[in-house]
Amino acid sequence: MGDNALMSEVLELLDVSVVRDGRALVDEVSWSIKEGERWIILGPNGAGKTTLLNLASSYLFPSTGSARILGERLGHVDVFELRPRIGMAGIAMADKLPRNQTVLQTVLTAAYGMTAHWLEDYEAVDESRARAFLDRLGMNDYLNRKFGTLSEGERKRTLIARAMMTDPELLLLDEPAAGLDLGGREDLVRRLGRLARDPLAPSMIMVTHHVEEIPPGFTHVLMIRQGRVLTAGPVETELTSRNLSRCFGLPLVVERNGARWTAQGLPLK
Ligand SMILES: Nc1ncnc2c1ncn2[C@@H]1O[C@H](COP(=O)(O)OP(=O)(O)OP(=O)(O)O)[C@@H](O)[C@H]1O
Repeated sequence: MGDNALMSEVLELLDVSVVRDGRALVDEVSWSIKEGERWIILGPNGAGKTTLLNLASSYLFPSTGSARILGERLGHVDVFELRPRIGMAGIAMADKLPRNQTVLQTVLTAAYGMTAHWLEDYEAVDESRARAFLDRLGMNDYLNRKFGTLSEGERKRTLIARAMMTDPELLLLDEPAAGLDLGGREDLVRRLGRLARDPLAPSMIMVTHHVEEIPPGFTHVLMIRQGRVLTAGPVETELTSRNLSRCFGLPLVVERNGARWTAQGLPLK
């Protein structure tokens, strides 16, 4: 059986630990994602959420255990062939992008696996794709704006368009709504909800601190605390007051409102 035989598994972590300075940042995590699933990772600060995304993007290797991404086992595959199949939109990427490049250039360079170097001969088809992704994310009026002059919300929407450019099979979103105002958050959640419900869109994993940011159409949730998975499964069954309270370490009440979620702490006695 070749590595590609397991293609319907988008991600499979088996007893994965990542150890730094004698401490497990993620601790014996087993987690499997199938094609078409849209996952939320929830957990408090320092829980290991970004470490999980870094594993899923092949930028980090397990210290022990095994990780398979898009059918390929980490350590047995050339990561430079694997990485273009994975789109990553996170603030760490924003720091690598030139501030004086336009929004359109910032998205277009992704098609060539680059962060900078504007070439004169980008193909028209790539430019029209970049424009279409920016349009879907409401960035039409900003195509010629310098990336470095964008607000946080505009920058995040640009990074998502950029991550879509390579037509990834797996899209990773690291706190896409963090720092946005109410309108910006709601606008982004709606756009991500539309993407999540698009059957042609890639499998997705989104890290967030807030259940209010879970876009409609996300199907599964993983909760992590101190490097250990508390629960992983369908949103309907796992996103409960009990699980969320255990995850964040205080009594919380989760409510579902249509396709959206809210959570609040119980008042102090
Ligand atoms: N290279 C490293 N060496 C040592 N410790 C690290 C390293 N990278 C991360 N950590 C620690 O590992 C833990 C998990 O980090 P991670 O960034 O995955 O958490 P997180 O859940 O994404 O947190 P946040 O919500 O604050 O972004 C944290 O305590 C962090 O300080």
